[in-house]
Amino acid sequence: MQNDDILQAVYQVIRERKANPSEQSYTASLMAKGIDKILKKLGEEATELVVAGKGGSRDEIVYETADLFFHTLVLLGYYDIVPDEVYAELRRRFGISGIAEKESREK
Ligand SMILES: N=c1c2ncn([C@@H]3O[C@H](COP(=O)(O)OP(=O)(O)OP(=O)(O)O)[C@@H](O)[C@H]3O)c2ncn1[C@@H]1O[C@H](COP(=O)(O)O)[C@@H](O)[C@H]1O
Repeated sequence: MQNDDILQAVYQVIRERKANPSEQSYTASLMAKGIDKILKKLGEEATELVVAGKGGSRDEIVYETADLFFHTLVLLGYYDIVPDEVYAELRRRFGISGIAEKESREK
């Protein structure tokens, strides 16, 4: 499985939990609490990554990044935004910066 495939796979589970909520599902319970709770969790996870990034171990940084990725996917799922839209935006920027770097090298 490629790296972006795992994001895609987790995203599909998030969409499935949103469509068919079950009591045991963390994702479903978070979705059910609404956008303010999702944003609060996202803020907390971002802060936890900031704390890990300031002196935490490599493992802690990896763990907190995974939490942040997951909660970011929940936000996207809430708004039915597919990860491909984010990838497309990154590809667009990569193309633009590639051209900018080429131009600056040619000067
Ligand atoms: N990747 C994740 C994932 N990352 C983090 N988390 C949960 O996110 C929560 C964040 O940690 P916290 O300590 O802040 O959580 P908490 O104190 O329980 O949360 P609050 O009470 O503050 O809301 C934990 O409960 C984690 O279990 C995740 N929950 C689910 N997934 C994926 O989503 C799939 C579906 O999970 P369910 O929706 O639970 O079926 C799983 O198979 C995983 O692939």
